[in-house]
Amino acid sequence: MKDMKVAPSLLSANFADLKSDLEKINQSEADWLHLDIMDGVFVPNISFGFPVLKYVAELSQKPLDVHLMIVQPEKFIPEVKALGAMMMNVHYEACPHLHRVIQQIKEAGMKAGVTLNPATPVAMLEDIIMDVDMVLLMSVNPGFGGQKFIPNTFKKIAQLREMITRCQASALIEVDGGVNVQNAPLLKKAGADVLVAGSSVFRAPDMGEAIHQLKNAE
Ligand SMILES: O=C(CO)[C@@H](O)[C@H](O)COP(=O)(O)O
Ligand SMILES: [Fe+2]
Repeated sequence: MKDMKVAPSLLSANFADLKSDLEKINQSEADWLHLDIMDGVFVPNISFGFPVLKYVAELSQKPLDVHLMIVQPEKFIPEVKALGAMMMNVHYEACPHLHRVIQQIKEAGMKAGVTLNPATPVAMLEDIIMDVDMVLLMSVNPGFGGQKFIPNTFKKIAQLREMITRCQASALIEVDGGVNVQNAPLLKKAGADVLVAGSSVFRAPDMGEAIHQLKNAE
């Protein structure tokens, strides 16, 4: 079986003691660190911004997987690049000129991901799948951690895997929202490559063990 990547989502960390949580992530088997940026417009919540993330980026030893839940995300390509981000994910629903935004992210030297809300069909990616490094499927409505996984995501993973295979594309499939040790084996079986996990990691009694279990989901 292929290796499952795990990206803990900092949104569920203890913001009063971010340094200690980041050290635990650094010492864990986590592959990436997932950073959720919200603007209170595209989603009904505000998380953290670039002044905070500057310090997070300095402390993190994991590649940064940045998930922008904001309108006009292309305006912040330089800021995301300045963090040293490995991957910049923008929402399909926030980008009327998605092809241009994907090119701009790549020109800035980052990998480019496109994110779909739960109600957006996978078929909308037919004409961009060859250009993206990753598709991030939201398995909850974006804006908050700790929500319940939407089971329709399994069907979307399978549809996306079929599209990637048919088009001979190389995009990774990342799943974000309500991911835990119970559904991780099913997500892997359905075709996911990367699991984002917030509350199931940061609220676990042993963060390192929770990450280990997600990575080894069978
Ligand atoms: O993008 C988001 C939420 O909008 C996520 O990355 C959450 O942070 C995942 O948290 P859990 O659902 O795993 O608690
Ligand atoms: Fe996210």
